[in-house]
Amino acid sequence: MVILGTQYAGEMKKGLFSLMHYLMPKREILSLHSGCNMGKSENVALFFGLSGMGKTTLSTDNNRELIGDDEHCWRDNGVTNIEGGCFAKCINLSKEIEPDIWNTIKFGTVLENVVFDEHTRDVDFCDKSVTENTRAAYPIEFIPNARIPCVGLVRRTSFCWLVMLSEFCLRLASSLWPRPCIISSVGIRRLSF
Ligand SMILES: Nc1ncnc2c1ncn2[C@@H]1O[C@H](COP(=O)(O)OP(=O)(O)O)[C@@H](O)[C@H]1O
Ligand SMILES: C=C(OP(=O)(O)O)C(=O)O
Repeated sequence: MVILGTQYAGEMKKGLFSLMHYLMPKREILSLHSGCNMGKSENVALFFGLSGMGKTTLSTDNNRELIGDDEHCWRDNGVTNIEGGCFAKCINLSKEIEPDIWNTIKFGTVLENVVFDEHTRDVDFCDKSVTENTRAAYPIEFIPNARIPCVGLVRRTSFCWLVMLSEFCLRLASSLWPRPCIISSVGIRRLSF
């Protein structure tokens, strides 16, 4: 695979991911654009959603083991992460709200499109003058409760679709059974209308 003329490191991971979409189904493995983590009772959660919906933020949960933030393979006996690291959005990143991601900002992490002070090297995570799509690429080991190797057995899997929904859509979805748990970019709501 050759990538030319890009100004975005995401092209590299998405390029390889496209190859996986071609190769994996031939082996009866499903490649998924999802985050993934696992609870103490080995219940695996997969987080699906468009860019910016919260796959990285919500799969990096210090009460659960992180399997991966973005690209997975799913087969009969389990889920595996395709990547060796994470690619987090870091616009408005703060220590208080996302401490685990904040703590990855150290030697070994590549920051992309962020604005920083050339003398102090302090990064202004609120500055979107280059783009709002600022990123931090870090090895998954930088997250303290990452699951290494990044594999989860599929005993009980929850599927979470991360969407931006109006109140009307939430009410509509709440009529579904089994009752879904809807996570939106403004928070988590277990439907109980
Ligand atoms: N309640 C929330 N849940 C998830 N993300 C949130 C929430 N509030 C704000 N955010 C922000 O939304 C963005 C979600 O981005 P990210 O997790 O990288 O999405 P994805 O991995 O799906 O592309 C982050 O910048 C995060 O700080
Ligand atoms: C890297 C990407 O995926 P995500 O935003 O879902 O992390 C992207 O869409 O460029």
